[in-house]
Amino acid sequence: METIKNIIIGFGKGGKTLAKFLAQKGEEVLVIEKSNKMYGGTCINIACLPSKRLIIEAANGVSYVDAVNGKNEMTAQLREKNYHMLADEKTVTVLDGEAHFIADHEIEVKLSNGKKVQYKGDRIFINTGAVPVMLPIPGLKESKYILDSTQAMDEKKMPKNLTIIGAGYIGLEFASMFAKYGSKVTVLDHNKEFLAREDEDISNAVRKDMEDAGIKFELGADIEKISDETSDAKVTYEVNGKRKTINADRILVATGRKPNTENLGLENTAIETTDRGAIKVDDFLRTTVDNVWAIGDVKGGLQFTYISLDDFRIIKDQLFGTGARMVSDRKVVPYSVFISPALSQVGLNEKQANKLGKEYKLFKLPVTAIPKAKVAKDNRGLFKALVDPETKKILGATLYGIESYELINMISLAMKAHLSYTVLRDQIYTHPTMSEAFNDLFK
Ligand SMILES: Cc1cc2nc3c(=O)[nH]c(=O)nc-3n(C[C@H](O)[C@H](O)[C@H](O)COP(=O)(O)OP(=O)(O)OC[C@H]3O[C@@H](n4cnc5c(N)ncnc54)[C@H](O)[C@@H]3O)c2cc1C
Ligand SMILES: NC(=O)c1ccc[n+]([C@@H]2O[C@H](COP(=O)([O-])OP(=O)(O)OC[C@H]3O[C@@H](n4cnc5c(N)ncnc54)[C@H](O)[C@@H]3O)[C@@H](O)[C@H]2O)c1
Repeated sequence: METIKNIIIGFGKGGKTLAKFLAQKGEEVLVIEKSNKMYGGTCINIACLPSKRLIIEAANGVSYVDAVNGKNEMTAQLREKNYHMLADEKTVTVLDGEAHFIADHEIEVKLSNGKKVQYKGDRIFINTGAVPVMLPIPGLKESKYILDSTQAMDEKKMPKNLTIIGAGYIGLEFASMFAKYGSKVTVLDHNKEFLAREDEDISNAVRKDMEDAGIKFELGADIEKISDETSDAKVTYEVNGKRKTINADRILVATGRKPNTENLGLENTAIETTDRGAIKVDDFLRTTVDNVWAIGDVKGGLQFTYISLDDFRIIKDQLFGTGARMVSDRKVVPYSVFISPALSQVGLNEKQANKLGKEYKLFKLPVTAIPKAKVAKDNRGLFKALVDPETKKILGATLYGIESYELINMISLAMKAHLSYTVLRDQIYTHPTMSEAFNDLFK
C-alpha cells in the first residue's frame, strides 16, 4: 500500500485551500473527489455561487431558463479553474473516486472505472461536506415532483406552482428568487414562528415584504403525505388542527443539510461521531484519531463556506504556525440571507441580549431614511444595532435592506477590532452609498 504524506478526502473549500498551501510548501498531497462535476466543492458548483447568480439574474429580469444556462457556463469555468489550481501543482494529485476508511490511517478509493486502490496517509483531512436531509414523509421519496436545491437550480423550465418545505436559508432564498422569476410560491414550515431567532420587528418586516412579493407562508404545518397526480403532486398537511392540501408541479425540500459521514467507513476506525452524525473534533479540528482532522460542514456546527475556509486557517496554524488558533476564537461570525432585500446579522440581537440579561443601547434606522436606498428605488428594510452603554463597543447588528451583505462585514470588522461605535458614526463615507447610513444609525 502506497503511503502519502497528506490525503484530503473531498475537494471542499477548506480542503482545496489547504492542498494549495501544502503544495506551496513542497509537500505531497492526494486530493480525492468522488464527482468530476464537483471539483472545487459544493459552494462553486451547486450552492453559494450558482444560487446567487440565479438570484441576481432574477432581479435583472432574465428568464429562468436563460439564467440556468448562464449559471452552468459559470460553474463549468469555475470547476475547470479549481481543478487546474490543484492538478497543475507538481506535488498534488487529484484522484477521481470515492474514498472510505478501512483503518485509522488507511483508505480505499473506488475509482470511476470501478477499480479499487488503497493508500495510507500520514495525515488525513476529511472534507466531505453535507447532504440534504430528506424527511420520512410518506410519498416524499417516491414523488417525481420533488427537488433538492441542486435540482431546483437545474430545471428545464420554471415551476409554475412551487411548494417549498422549510423556511430556512435555502427555503427563503429560493422562495424569493422563484417568486421573482414568476413562480407561485408557497412555503411550509413546521415551526410556528417565522425567522424564530430574529427580533420580531425584523421578522415581521421580512415576512411582509415576502408576502408582498406574492409568497404564501403556512407556518406550524405538519406535513402528512405527498401524493403524485397526473401533472403535479398534492401535499397534505395540518395547520392548527385543520387539514389542508396544496398542489404543486414542483416541491423543493429545504429542511436542512446533515454532515456527510454515512459512507465514510468510520466504523473501521476510532474516529468518533456526534449524535447528529458529525465528525467529533476538538478546538483544533482534530478528530479522535491522531493526525486525522475534519474540515467544513462534515464536522457539524455552522454550515458556511467562510467557516470551512477558517477551518483551513486553524489547521495551517497548527502545521506551520504557532498552533494558537482555535475554533472557540471565532466570536464574531456574520451571516447573510440573500432574499430581497438581504437580511444580514452579526453578534447579538435584542432577543438574544435580553435572554442573556445584557444591557444595551439600541440604535434603529429605517432604510427609507437612507438616500442611496431612494436612488436605488428600494426603501424596504430596517437597520438595528446594539451597543454596550459602558464600553461603547458594538454588541451586534441586524441589517435588513439592500446591500446589507456588504455592510455587515464592516460591522463585523469593527466588532473584531473592538472599535467604539463612534468610529463608524464619525467616519467619512463616500456618497451616495449604503455605508454612510452608519453616520445616522449610530447617532
Ligand atoms: C443551495 C445552497 C446555498 C448556499 N449558499 C451559501 C452562501 O451563500 N454562503 C455560504 O457561506 N454558504 C452557503 N451554503 C453552504 C456552503 O455551500 C457549505 O457550507 C460549504 O460549501 C461547505 O464546504 P465544505 O468545505 O464543508 O465541503 P464541500 O464544498 O461540501 O465539499 C465536499 C466535497 O467532498 C466530496 N465528497 C463527499 N464524499 C466523498 C468521498 N467519500 N470521497 C471523495 N469525495 C467525497 C463531495 O463531492 C464534495 O465535492 C449554501 C449551501 C447550499 C446547499
Ligand atoms: N446565505 C447563506 O449563507 C446560505 C444559503 C443557503 C444555505 N446555507 C447553508 O445551508 C444550510 C442548509 O440550509 P437549509 O435551508 O436546508 O436549512 P435550515 O436549517 O436553514 O432550514 C431548515 C428549515 O426546515 C424546517 N423544517 C425542518 N423539518 C421540517 C418539517 N418536518 N416540516 C417542515 N419544515 C421543516 C426548519 O424549521 C427550518 O426552518 C444552512 O444551515 C446554511 O448554513 C447558507
